[in-house]
Amino acid sequence: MTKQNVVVQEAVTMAVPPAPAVANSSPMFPYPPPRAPPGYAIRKKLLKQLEIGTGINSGRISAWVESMRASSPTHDDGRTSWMLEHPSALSMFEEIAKMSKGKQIVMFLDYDGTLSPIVDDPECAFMSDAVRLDPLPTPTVPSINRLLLCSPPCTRHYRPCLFPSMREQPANPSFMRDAVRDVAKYFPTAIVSGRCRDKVYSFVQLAELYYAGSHGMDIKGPDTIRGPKCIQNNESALYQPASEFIPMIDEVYKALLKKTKSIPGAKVENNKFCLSVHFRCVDEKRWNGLAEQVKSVLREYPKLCLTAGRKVLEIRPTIKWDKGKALEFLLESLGLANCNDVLPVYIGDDRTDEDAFKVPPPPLLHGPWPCSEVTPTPGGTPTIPTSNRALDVIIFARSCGRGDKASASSCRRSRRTQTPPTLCRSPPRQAPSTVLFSFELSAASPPPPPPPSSSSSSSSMEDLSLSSCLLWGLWGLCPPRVGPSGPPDGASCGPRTTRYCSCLSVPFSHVSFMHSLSPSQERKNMKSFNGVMVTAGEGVPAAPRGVEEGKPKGVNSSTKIENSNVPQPKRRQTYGYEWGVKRLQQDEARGVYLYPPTYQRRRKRDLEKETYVNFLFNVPPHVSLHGNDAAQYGRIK
Ligand SMILES: O=P(O)(O)OC[C@H]1O[C@H](O[C@H]2O[C@H](CO)[C@@H](O)[C@H](O)[C@H]2O)[C@H](O)[C@@H](O)[C@@H]1O
Repeated sequence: MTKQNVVVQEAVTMAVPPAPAVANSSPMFPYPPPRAPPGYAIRKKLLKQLEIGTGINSGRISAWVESMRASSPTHDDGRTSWMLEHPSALSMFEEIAKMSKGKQIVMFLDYDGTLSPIVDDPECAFMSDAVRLDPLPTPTVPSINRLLLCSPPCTRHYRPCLFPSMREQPANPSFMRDAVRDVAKYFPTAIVSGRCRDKVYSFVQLAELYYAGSHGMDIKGPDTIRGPKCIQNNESALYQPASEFIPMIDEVYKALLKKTKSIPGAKVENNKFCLSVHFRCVDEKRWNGLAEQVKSVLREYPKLCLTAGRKVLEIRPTIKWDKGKALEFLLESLGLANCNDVLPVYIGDDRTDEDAFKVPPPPLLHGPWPCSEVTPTPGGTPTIPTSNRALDVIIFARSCGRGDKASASSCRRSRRTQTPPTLCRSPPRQAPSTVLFSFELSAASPPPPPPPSSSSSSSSMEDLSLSSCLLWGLWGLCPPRVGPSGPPDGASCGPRTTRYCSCLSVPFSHVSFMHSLSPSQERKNMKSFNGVMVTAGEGVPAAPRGVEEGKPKGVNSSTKIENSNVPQPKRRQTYGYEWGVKRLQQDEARGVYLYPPTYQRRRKRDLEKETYVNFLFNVPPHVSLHGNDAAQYGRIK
């Protein structure tokens, strides 16, 4: 862990409300818990509905409940295909290690569902030892084979082959903690949770981490940090942007306790700057009633708003602060904002984590399977394999830290010579310039392409590094081989080079992640490139064989275009990666087509069938992308 001299510019100490607690706990939780019907596919629609309303008064109760239900689908809903599309970060270990070389990784970890399994009783969400492996179906990517084939499926032992020290690592309650501790030795590491900070600290128990509790509204640095403005009594840095809400939150907490006490299984959790009303152990038939009660209390508090999570409604101040802001703030505080050599990595599983995924440019990592829920096991112990992806990433980061120790420590050394970082109130104006990458790679891909030719010249596509390829996506650039018409200007390849292209056909296996560009990049690219349509179905010229319209599925809301000036379709849908892979399997479709927005203006009638996303290519240099008809569709950046 980098020990930063974090100081407090403006710190506020407030009394912690007496013992943040889960109340109304019914002595017996119904088990198995109420199961939600498959609802993931409707999540987007519900989100849309919820976004229309600005507060509790404008949101329909049934929409809130449905949204919450959709956030908590049962274990099997789409999990297999999700796993297929999101193999372990470790499967790309070498590539990613290469990309992160010389960069300062900063780890951000969500708690519930990421480091801990989802359980009925929020008081018992201890750090996970359930490192259960999932049988990944037919991996075809060589590195995945290498990593996973020797892993017995569904074992409680960690996969044994990559790191000798982990060979046959037995299930161990502190395994996740050890892994996090180890990562924190090398990289600044923060836990970002909806929980009360004290509570999450009591679960994690690692003093060397940063903790951002209450959805980032309560940030504290490690106990060891010192600085001129640190709070005298504990010498810790503290930032609480919503401190004036504590009395109100406390009042609402009491009101909610009263209102909900007659509803069996209902629990209200005081997270200091926000509250959670738990539905998990409430009979689903009573969910609407409970939500009504919540709403009736909140009517009196227009300064509070409601969000839906995993079988939980969360009440928080309407201030513009969330996990994304906390991430930006921490980077700033660490003196790592606006640094090209910083690689923030965020792992989270819930909707509130999407705020962090949206920070431009997004720190990246997909979390573990986002929606798995309690899986009853024959022995009656609920175990949830949510954490294996998180652990993969942690292990990856740890290995990067070990492997690249020299560079990490030199990075730390150079940071020590800089102006001491400040834990200050204002969030950074500009996001750090981060190389984005994804840990996802479809296992259900076409056969791996041949290895790159060793005779490639330095100006050729083959010589571009993976990160350069990623930058094509990031900068909206096209590779030099853009099909029959080719780039009209014949410009040389590489990041920041203007390219001309119309649409690209990208093999599914290599479209690794879709996300928004940062506002500054968007501004820069606005006129010529802002968002790419992944289109499918009728009306699309030369649509890839087998590609049809699919149902939106499994796509993180970070796929939405933010701040876009591109006219948006009335009904915006996202066709997920999951859909793509499905079609790939069924119809041997070769990929998706990515279109610049100019295409949108041409084919208005197709708008409803098209999806607008920005994207990040994860295209190995030796994979050719095909574009067509540059003149027709205009210039991309
Ligand atoms: O941001 P997070 O760290 O993910 O916290 C979000 C909420 O997590 C907790 O609730 C969730 O986990 C519980 C324990 O597994 C589970 O019973 C509940 O249904 C989930 O919603 C926590 O209790 C909440 O206060 C957090 O807001």
